Amino acid sequence: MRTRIKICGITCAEDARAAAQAGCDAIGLVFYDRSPRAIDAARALTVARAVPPFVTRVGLFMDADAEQVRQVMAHVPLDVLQFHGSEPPDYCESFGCTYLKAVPMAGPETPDAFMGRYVGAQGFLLDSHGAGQAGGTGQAFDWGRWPTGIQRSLVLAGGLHPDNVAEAVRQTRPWAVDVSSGVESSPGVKDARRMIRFISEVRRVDREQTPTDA
Ligand SMILES: O=C(O)c1ccccc1NCC(=O)[C@H](O)[C@H](O)COP(=O)(O)O
Repeated sequence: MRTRIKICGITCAEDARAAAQAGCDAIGLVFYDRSPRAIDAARALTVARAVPPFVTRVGLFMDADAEQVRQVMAHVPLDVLQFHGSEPPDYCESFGCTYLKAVPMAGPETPDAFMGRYVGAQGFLLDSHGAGQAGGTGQAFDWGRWPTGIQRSLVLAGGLHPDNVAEAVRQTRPWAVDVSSGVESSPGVKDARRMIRFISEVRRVDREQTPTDA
Protein backbone atom coordinates (compact mmCIF):
# COMPACT_ATOMS: atom_id res chain seq x y z
CA MET A 1 0.00 0.00 0.00
CA ARG A 2 1.11 3.55 -0.67
CA THR A 3 1.08 5.41 2.64
CA ARG A 4 -0.37 8.89 2.19
CA ILE A 5 1.68 11.79 3.53
CA LYS A 6 0.43 15.08 4.95
CA ILE A 7 2.86 17.91 5.71
CA CYS A 8 1.17 20.19 8.22
CA GLY A 9 1.78 23.79 9.24
CA ILE A 10 2.71 25.22 5.85
CA THR A 11 2.93 29.01 6.13
CA CYS A 12 4.15 30.21 2.72
CA ALA A 13 3.75 29.43 -0.97
CA GLU A 14 7.41 28.46 -1.34
CA ASP A 15 7.10 25.72 1.32
CA ALA A 16 3.84 24.51 -0.27
CA ARG A 17 5.54 24.13 -3.64
CA ALA A 18 8.55 22.39 -2.04
CA ALA A 19 6.26 19.96 -0.18
CA ALA A 20 4.37 19.12 -3.37
CA GLN A 21 7.62 18.76 -5.31
CA ALA A 22 8.90 16.38 -2.63
CA GLY A 23 5.82 14.22 -3.24
CA CYS A 24 3.39 14.87 -0.39
CA ASP A 25 -0.31 14.04 -0.81
CA ALA A 26 -1.65 16.82 1.41
CA ILE A 27 -0.63 20.04 3.09
CA GLY A 28 -2.09 21.45 6.30
CA LEU A 29 -2.88 25.11 7.02
CA VAL A 30 -3.19 25.97 10.71
CA PHE A 31 -5.98 28.44 11.56
CA TYR A 32 -5.22 28.56 15.28
CA ASP A 33 -3.73 31.83 16.36
CA ARG A 34 -1.74 30.44 19.30
CA SER A 35 0.30 28.20 17.01
CA PRO A 36 3.71 29.29 15.67
CA ARG A 37 2.37 28.01 12.34
CA ALA A 38 -0.80 30.10 12.42
CA ILE A 39 -1.88 31.58 9.12
CA ASP A 40 -4.61 34.06 8.26
CA ALA A 41 -7.11 33.67 5.42
CA ALA A 42 -5.34 36.09 3.06
CA ARG A 43 -2.00 34.31 3.33
CA ALA A 44 -3.68 30.91 3.25
CA LEU A 45 -5.26 31.82 -0.07
CA THR A 46 -1.80 32.51 -1.53
CA VAL A 47 -0.54 29.19 -0.20
CA ALA A 48 -3.62 27.25 -1.38
CA ARG A 49 -3.21 28.68 -4.88
CA ALA A 50 0.43 27.57 -5.00
CA VAL A 51 -0.55 23.93 -4.49
CA PRO A 52 -0.74 21.90 -7.72
CA PRO A 53 -3.78 19.78 -8.61
CA PHE A 54 -4.28 16.49 -6.77
CA VAL A 55 -2.56 17.71 -3.60
CA THR A 56 -5.19 18.00 -0.85
CA ARG A 57 -5.48 21.23 1.14
CA VAL A 58 -6.41 20.59 4.76
CA GLY A 59 -7.58 23.44 7.02
CA LEU A 60 -6.85 22.85 10.69
CA PHE A 61 -8.94 24.40 13.46
CA MET A 62 -8.85 24.09 17.21
CA ASP A 63 -12.07 24.86 19.09
CA ALA A 64 -12.79 27.72 16.69
CA ASP A 65 -16.09 29.57 16.47
CA ALA A 66 -18.18 28.02 13.71
CA GLU A 67 -18.37 31.47 12.12
CA GLN A 68 -14.56 31.65 11.87
CA VAL A 69 -14.50 28.27 10.09
CA ARG A 70 -17.21 29.41 7.67
CA GLN A 71 -15.36 32.67 6.93
CA VAL A 72 -12.12 30.83 6.18
CA MET A 73 -13.98 28.33 3.97
CA ALA A 74 -15.52 31.24 2.05
CA HIS A 75 -12.08 32.69 1.25
CA VAL A 76 -9.74 29.72 0.97
CA PRO A 77 -10.28 26.64 -1.23
CA LEU A 78 -9.99 23.85 1.36
CA ASP A 79 -10.61 20.21 0.47
CA VAL A 80 -10.70 18.78 4.00
CA LEU A 81 -11.17 20.20 7.51
CA GLN A 82 -9.22 18.90 10.52
CA PHE A 83 -10.57 19.50 14.00
CA HIS A 84 -7.91 19.32 16.65
CA GLY A 85 -9.73 20.37 19.83
CA SER A 86 -12.78 19.14 21.73
CA GLU A 87 -15.27 19.87 18.92
CA PRO A 88 -18.34 17.62 19.21
CA PRO A 89 -19.53 15.48 16.24
CA ASP A 90 -22.50 17.70 15.31
CA TYR A 91 -20.20 20.76 15.10
CA CYS A 92 -17.70 18.88 12.88
CA GLU A 93 -20.50 17.73 10.58
CA SER A 94 -22.20 21.13 10.34
CA PHE A 95 -19.82 22.49 7.65
CA GLY A 96 -20.82 19.96 4.99
CA CYS A 97 -17.15 19.24 4.26
CA THR A 98 -15.02 16.12 4.50
CA TYR A 99 -13.30 16.18 7.88
CA LEU A 100 -10.66 14.49 9.97
CA LYS A 101 -10.95 14.42 13.75
CA ALA A 102 -7.78 14.45 15.82
CA VAL A 103 -7.73 11.77 18.49
CA PRO A 104 -5.82 12.80 21.64
CA MET A 105 -3.68 9.78 22.47
CA ALA A 106 -2.84 11.39 25.84
CA GLY A 107 -6.55 11.94 26.56
CA PRO A 108 -8.68 10.06 29.08
CA GLU A 109 -10.80 8.12 26.55
CA THR A 110 -9.64 5.03 24.63
CA PRO A 111 -9.05 5.74 20.93
CA ASP A 112 -11.79 3.25 19.89
CA ALA A 113 -14.40 4.83 22.18
CA PHE A 114 -13.39 8.29 21.02
CA MET A 115 -13.64 7.37 17.33
CA GLY A 116 -16.96 5.58 17.87
CA ARG A 117 -18.61 8.95 18.51
CA TYR A 118 -17.60 10.51 15.15
CA VAL A 119 -19.50 8.40 12.61
CA GLY A 120 -19.31 11.14 9.95
CA ALA A 121 -15.54 11.59 10.05
CA GLN A 122 -13.67 10.57 6.91
CA GLY A 123 -10.67 9.64 9.03
CA PHE A 124 -8.86 10.15 12.32
CA LEU A 125 -5.51 11.69 13.09
CA LEU A 126 -4.01 9.99 16.12
CA ASP A 127 -1.71 12.49 17.80
CA SER A 128 0.20 12.75 21.07
CA HIS A 129 -1.74 15.71 22.45
CA GLY A 130 -4.13 15.43 25.39
CA ALA A 131 -6.79 17.53 27.07
CA GLY A 132 -5.80 21.20 27.03
CA GLN A 133 -2.70 20.60 24.90
CA ALA A 134 -2.22 21.68 21.31
CA GLY A 135 -0.57 19.72 18.51
CA GLY A 136 2.61 20.34 16.57
CA THR A 137 4.63 19.46 19.68
CA GLY A 138 7.18 17.07 18.18
CA GLN A 139 6.22 14.52 20.84
CA ALA A 140 5.50 10.92 19.87
CA PHE A 141 3.05 8.64 21.67
CA ASP A 142 3.63 4.96 22.32
CA TRP A 143 2.97 3.32 18.94
CA GLY A 144 2.14 0.12 20.83
CA ARG A 145 -1.19 1.84 21.63
CA TRP A 146 -2.09 1.98 17.94
CA PRO A 147 -5.62 0.53 17.62
CA THR A 148 -5.99 -2.54 15.43
CA GLY A 149 -8.99 -3.98 13.61
CA ILE A 150 -10.58 -0.57 13.01
CA GLN A 151 -12.22 -0.14 9.61
CA ARG A 152 -11.58 3.62 9.41
CA SER A 153 -8.76 5.60 7.81
CA LEU A 154 -6.17 6.34 10.49
CA VAL A 155 -3.44 8.97 10.24
CA LEU A 156 -0.37 8.62 12.46
CA ALA A 157 0.92 11.95 13.84
CA GLY A 158 3.09 13.27 16.62
CA GLY A 159 6.86 13.42 16.82
CA LEU A 160 7.56 11.90 13.43
CA HIS A 161 10.76 12.86 11.60
CA PRO A 162 12.96 11.40 8.85
CA ASP A 163 14.83 9.11 11.28
CA ASN A 164 11.83 7.45 12.94
CA VAL A 165 9.05 7.47 10.33
CA ALA A 166 10.14 4.19 8.69
CA GLU A 167 9.88 2.31 11.99
CA ALA A 168 6.61 4.07 12.84
CA VAL A 169 5.03 2.96 9.56
CA ARG A 170 6.33 -0.61 9.98
CA GLN A 171 4.80 -0.84 13.46
CA THR A 172 1.43 0.77 12.80
CA ARG A 173 0.71 0.48 9.05
CA PRO A 174 -1.41 3.63 8.99
CA TRP A 175 -3.45 4.91 6.07
CA ALA A 176 -1.37 8.11 6.24
CA VAL A 177 1.30 9.88 8.24
CA ASP A 178 1.33 13.52 9.29
CA VAL A 179 4.37 15.61 10.18
CA SER A 180 4.98 19.20 11.12
CA SER A 181 7.92 20.09 13.38
CA GLY A 182 9.97 17.06 12.26
CA VAL A 183 10.54 18.59 8.82
CA GLU A 184 11.17 22.18 9.96
CA SER A 185 14.32 24.28 10.29
CA SER A 186 12.49 26.53 12.79
CA PRO A 187 8.82 26.68 13.91
CA GLY A 188 6.69 27.43 10.86
CA VAL A 189 9.54 27.16 8.34
CA LYS A 190 9.78 23.90 6.43
CA ASP A 191 13.12 22.45 5.32
CA ALA A 192 12.97 21.07 1.77
CA ARG A 193 15.70 18.48 2.35
CA ARG A 194 14.00 17.13 5.47
CA MET A 195 10.69 16.86 3.61
CA ILE A 196 12.40 14.91 0.79
CA ARG A 197 14.10 12.57 3.28
CA PHE A 198 10.87 12.05 5.23
CA ILE A 199 8.93 11.14 2.11
CA SER A 200 11.64 8.87 0.73
CA GLU A 201 11.74 6.98 4.06
CA VAL A 202 7.99 6.39 3.87
CA ARG A 203 8.27 5.21 0.27
CA ARG A 204 11.11 2.85 1.24
CA VAL A 205 8.84 1.09 3.75
CA ASP A 206 5.99 1.06 1.24
CA ARG A 207 8.26 -0.84 -1.17
CA GLU A 208 9.19 -3.37 1.55
CA GLN A 209 5.50 -4.05 2.03
CA THR A 210 4.56 -4.31 -1.63
CA PRO A 211 4.53 -7.93 -2.81
CA THR A 212 6.65 -8.45 -5.92
CA ASP A 213 5.52 -10.60 -8.87
CA ALA A 214 6.78 -14.18 -8.54
O1 LIG B 1 1.04 22.48 14.26
C1 LIG B 1 0.63 23.20 15.16
O2 LIG B 1 1.26 24.20 15.56
C2 LIG B 1 -0.66 22.88 15.85
C3 LIG B 1 -1.13 23.72 16.83
C4 LIG B 1 -2.34 23.45 17.46
C5 LIG B 1 -3.06 22.34 17.12
C6 LIG B 1 -2.61 21.49 16.14
C7 LIG B 1 -1.41 21.74 15.49
N1 LIG B 1 -0.92 20.87 14.54
C8 LIG B 1 -1.66 19.71 14.17
C9 LIG B 1 -1.00 18.75 13.27
O3 LIG B 1 -1.68 18.13 12.45
C10 LIG B 1 0.46 18.43 13.47
O4 LIG B 1 0.99 18.09 12.25
C11 LIG B 1 0.53 17.25 14.44
O5 LIG B 1 0.16 17.71 15.71
C12 LIG B 1 1.95 16.67 14.49
O6 LIG B 1 2.87 17.66 14.86
P1 LIG B 1 4.42 17.28 15.06
O7 LIG B 1 4.53 16.45 16.29
O8 LIG B 1 5.11 18.59 15.19
O9 LIG B 1 4.85 16.54 13.82
